[in-house]
Amino acid sequence: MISFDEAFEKVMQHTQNWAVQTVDLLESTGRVLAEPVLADRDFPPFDRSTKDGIAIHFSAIEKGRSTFQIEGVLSAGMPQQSLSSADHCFEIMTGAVVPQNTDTVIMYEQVTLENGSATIQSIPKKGQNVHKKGSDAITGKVLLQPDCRITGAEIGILATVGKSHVSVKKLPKVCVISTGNELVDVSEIPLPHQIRKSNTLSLYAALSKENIIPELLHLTDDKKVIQENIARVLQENDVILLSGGVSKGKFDFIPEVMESLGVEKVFHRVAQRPGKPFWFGTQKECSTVVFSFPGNPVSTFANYHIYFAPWFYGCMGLPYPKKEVVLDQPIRNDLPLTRFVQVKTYAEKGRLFASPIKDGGSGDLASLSKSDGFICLRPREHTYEKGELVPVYDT
Ligand SMILES: Nc1nc2c(c(=O)[nH]1)N[C@H]1C(S)=C(S)[C@@H](COP(=O)(O)OP(=O)(O)OC[C@H]3O[C@@H](n4cnc5c(N)ncnc54)[C@H](O)[C@@H]3O)O[C@H]1N2
Ligand code: MOO
Ligand SMILES: [Mg+2]
Repeated sequence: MISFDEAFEKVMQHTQNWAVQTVDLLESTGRVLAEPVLADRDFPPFDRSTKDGIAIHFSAIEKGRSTFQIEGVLSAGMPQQSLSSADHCFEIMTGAVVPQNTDTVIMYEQVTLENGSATIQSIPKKGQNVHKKGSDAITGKVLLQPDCRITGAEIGILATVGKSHVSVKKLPKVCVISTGNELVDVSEIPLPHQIRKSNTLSLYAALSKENIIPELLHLTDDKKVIQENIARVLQENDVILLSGGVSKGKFDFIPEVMESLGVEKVFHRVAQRPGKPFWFGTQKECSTVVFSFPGNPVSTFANYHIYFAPWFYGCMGLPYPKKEVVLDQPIRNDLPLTRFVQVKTYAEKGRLFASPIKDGGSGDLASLSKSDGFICLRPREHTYEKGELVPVYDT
C-alpha cells in the first residue's frame, strides 16, 4: 500500500493533453482558452466621454470664459464632430466620441443651460471626463493569455475584439460506470435488499461543473459483462471513472478485469481513509486513464475531489487552487494513514475556519450535504491543534 502523497504524485504524473478545438463564443464559457487574444484596435478606440455634459476646449477656461454657445448635441454612435470655435461647446453623452478641438467634459450637474448656451459653475480640470484612446490597451496588446478559464469577464473581452469563434482546450470523453447487483435506477422502488444508484450521479453532477457530460453506464457484478463493456468503453473514452468493485470481495472484479484488458495498474490501495481501495491505471494503447473509486459513497466522492479534480486541472494547464483552513477545534490522527475529514467551513474576522462534521463512516451518504470540503490530516503523533492551518479540498 502506498501513502497518499505517493498516490497523488503518481496520478499527477499521468496528466493528458486532449488537443484544441474551435467553438462558438458563448459555448466557450467555462472552457480553457488555447490562444492568446490581442486587442484588434485601441482600447478605447476613440477619445470617449465618460459623462453626460458639455465638451469644451480647456484653453477657453484659461482665458476666463465660463459661458459657451452650444453647437450641437452628440450621442454615442455618432461619428466624430469638430468644434468650430473655442467659445463654443457641444452637449455630449456618455460613450460619445469627444469632438475635435475639445479636450475636456463637464458634467450636466455643474452646468446651467439657458437660451442655447451653457454656463459652467466651477472651474474644471483640463482633460477631465475623457477616457483617452488607447489608454487601457493599444492595438496588438495581449489582453488574454492562453490557459485561462473563460468566465463572463473573458467573454466580454473576446466579444469586444470580435472573436465569434474561440480556440479552447478539448475536454476529455468520459464514461462513468457503476457496478453492483444491488443497484437500481433512481426512478425504481428498490426491493428490501436493493439500493438506488447515487455515486455515479454525484460524479455526473461534479463533472458537469467542468462542462464534461459523461456517458453513464451500469454493469452487474458479472465478470464477462464487465469485461466486454469495459473493452468497448476503453476504446471510446479518454477517461473512465468507476465506482465500486475494487476491494477484497468475491464480486470485486474490477482490478483483474482491468489488467486482463491491458490497463496497466499504477497503484491499488492507498493508506488513506476514506477511499483506501482506490485503483488507478492507464491503458497505454488507447491512452485511456482509469480512476476506479471504492464504492462507499463518501469514498467515491472524496477521491473524485482529492485526485480527479487536481488531475483534470493539470490536464487543462490550470493551477489547482490550493487552499488551507483554520481548525476550530483540536483533532487527532495517530493512525498510520492520511485521514480526510468532512468539514463545514465558515468565515470569521477575515479567516476561513473549518468545523469537522460527524459522519457514520464512508457509507454515510447523507452526511455529504452537511459538509463543503474534506480536510487532509496526514498521520502524526501529536494532535492537530485548534487554530492550526490544514489543507482542504472543496467539494
Ligand atoms: N475485507 C475487506 N473488505 C473491505 C475493505 C477491505 O480493505 N477489506 N475495504 C472496505 C472499504 S474501505 C471500502 S470503501 C469498500 C469498497 O468496496 P468496493 O469498491 O469493492 O465497492 P462495492 O463492494 O461494490 O460496494 C461497497 C458499498 O458501496 C455501495 N455502492 C457501490 N456503488 C454504488 C453506487 N453507484 N451508488 C451507491 N452506492 C454504491 C455498495 O452498495 C456497497 O454498500 O469495501 C470495504 N470492504
Ligand atoms: O476507505 Mo473505505 O473508502 O472507508 O469505506
Ligand atoms: Mg466490494
